[in-house]
Amino acid sequence: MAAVVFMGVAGCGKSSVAHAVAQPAGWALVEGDEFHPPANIAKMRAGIALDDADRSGWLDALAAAVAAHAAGGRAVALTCSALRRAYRDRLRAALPGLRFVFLEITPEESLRRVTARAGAHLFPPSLVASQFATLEPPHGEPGVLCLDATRPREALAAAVGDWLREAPIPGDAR
Ligand SMILES: Nc1ncnc2c1ncn2[C@@H]1O[C@H](COP(=O)(O)OP(=O)(O)OP(=O)(O)O)[C@@H](O)[C@H]1O
Ligand SMILES: O=C(O)[C@H](O)[C@@H](O)[C@H](O)[C@H](O)CO
Repeated sequence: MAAVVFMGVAGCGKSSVAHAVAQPAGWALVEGDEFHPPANIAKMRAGIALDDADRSGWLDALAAAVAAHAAGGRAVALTCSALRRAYRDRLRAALPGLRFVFLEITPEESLRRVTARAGAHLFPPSLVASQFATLEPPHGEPGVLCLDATRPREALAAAVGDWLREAPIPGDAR
């Protein structure tokens, strides 16, 4: 069963593209932002970037949620920034065969998108720079597809579908 993380900085389109993949295919969708503890949300709303300790329990909760769907035999998409290699490896350790779709975006485009939705969202534009400072791009890691996040959402979802069909066996991911 496929388990795919849609990763990248704030505003890269994790939720949009994960939904476009998961909804028509009947996959479960785990929205990472819904698993942040209140303290993390308060921090972000206050304009303070999360650190490793803040993200630690959150990553474990996400792994547990994905594992529960997978144990039930259901394919699952997870939206999670997964900015650092250590965060991805933590998820991989809990979920063998896990794959990642990295939605690549420039700081300028991320800031544009996050500013456009500011007020309606917990994540403030002032934190966009910290996302790029923390980001360790997953280029070269196994089981990762890197996509230009400025392509249309449906084109991105189609590219993910093609990739999954080409490498359908968890553990055999590229
Ligand atoms: N491929 C795309 N082309 C143009 N705009 C997009 C695209 N994908 C997402 N957007 C827009 O960018 C904004 C952020 O999208 P989305 O919420 O999916 O990103 P996200 O990575 O899940 O963000 P966050 O993690 O910060 O919640 C939304 O306004 C969305 O409509
Ligand atoms: O690791 C992080 O810093 C957080 O997960 C952020 O990326 C936000 O939650 C998200 O992107 C905004 O909604």
